[in-house]
Amino acid sequence: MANLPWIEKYRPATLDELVSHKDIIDTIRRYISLGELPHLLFYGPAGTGKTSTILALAKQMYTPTEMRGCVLELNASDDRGIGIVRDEIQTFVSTQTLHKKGIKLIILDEADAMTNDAQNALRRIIEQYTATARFCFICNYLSKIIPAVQSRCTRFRFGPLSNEQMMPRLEHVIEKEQVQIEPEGKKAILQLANGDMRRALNILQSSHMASGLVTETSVYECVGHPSKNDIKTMINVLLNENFTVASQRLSALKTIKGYALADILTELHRYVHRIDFPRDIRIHLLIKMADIENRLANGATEKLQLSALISAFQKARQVESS
Ligand SMILES: Nc1ncnc2c1ncn2[C@@H]1O[C@H](COP(=O)(O)OP(=O)(O)OP(=O)(O)O)[C@@H](O)[C@H]1O
Repeated sequence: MANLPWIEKYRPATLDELVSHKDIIDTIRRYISLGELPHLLFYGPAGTGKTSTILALAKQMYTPTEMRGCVLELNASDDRGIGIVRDEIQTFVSTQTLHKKGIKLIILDEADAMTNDAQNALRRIIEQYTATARFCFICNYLSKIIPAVQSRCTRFRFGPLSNEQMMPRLEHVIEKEQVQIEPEGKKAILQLANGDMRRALNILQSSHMASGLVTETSVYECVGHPSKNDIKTMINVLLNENFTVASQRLSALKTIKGYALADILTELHRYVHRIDFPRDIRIHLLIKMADIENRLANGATEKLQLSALISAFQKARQVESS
C-alpha cells in the first residue's frame, strides 16, 4: 500500500466513500437492495468517480472469490475491436460459473475507444444474455457510444466535482499522509484540478514529494502552470508594449519557465473576462484566443501562435485608440 500512487491508495472502496453525485449513488444503492440492476452507462469528464463507483458497486455485490468468476473488467489497454467481443466477452457471459448466486458484471471502461463494429456486435449479446449478465459502459464522450447501446442502458452523467466536494477528500488525504500544506496551496490544487479528483490527488502527491511545505508557488511550479504573478506580467506586456518588445519578453518568460501556451491561454482567458474592456474588444480577443487554442490543439507550432496572440492584443489596442 505504501508505494501505491495516492489515487489508487485512496480510491473509494465503498459507495459511502465517494464524494458527490449523491443522487446517482442513492439510485445505485436502490438497485442493489432491490436486486434489479439495469445495464449502466456512466459518462462524464475524467477523474469524477465513474470507475470507482462501479468497482465499489461490484465489491458490494460480490465476495472477493465471486468477483474473480463474475466480474470481467476491460479497459483501454485491452483490444477494443470486434475480436474482444466475439472471444472474451461472448465466452465470459456464456460460461457457467460455480457461483450460481447471481448475474455476471461486465465493465467496459473507456468504452468510447471501442470500434463501432465492436459496439454493434455487443447489441445482440446484451439482449441475448440479459437474464444472466449486466453491462456497465464507462466513457468520457457519450457521442462516441452508438445510439443502439445507449438505448439499452440507464445513463448517468458524472459532472465535474465542485471545490466544496473535493476539499474534504483532499484534506482527508493530507491528514493521512501528514502533508505540510498552506491554505493557499490547497486552493491552488483545487483550481488547477478543475473538478478532476484524480488530478487533485496527483498534484498533491507530486508537490509533497517535490518540497517539504506545499505552498501556492510550489504547486504552480510543480505542474509547470503559469503563476499568477507571471500572468500579471504577461497581461501588462500585452497591453502596454509594442510587438517586438512583447514578443521578446513573452518568448523569454515562456522559455525560462517552460510554460505551455495552452496553459497561458487558459489563465489569460480569466483575465480578459475580469479586465474592463469595451464589448467589441473583448469579443475580438475571445474569438482570436479561441482560434489560437483550437490551432494549438490541432498541432500548430507554439512560436507562431504566440505571435498570433500578441497580434490579437495589438489589434485590440489599435481599435481602442481609434
Ligand atoms: N467522487 C469521488 N470521490 C472520491 N474520490 C474520487 C472521486 N472521483 C475520483 N476520485 C479519486 O480519483 C481517482 C480516479 O477516479 P476514477 O478512476 O473513478 O475516475 P473516472 O471518472 O473513472 O475517470 P476516467 O474517465 O479518467 O477513467 C480515484 O482513485 C479516487 O482516488
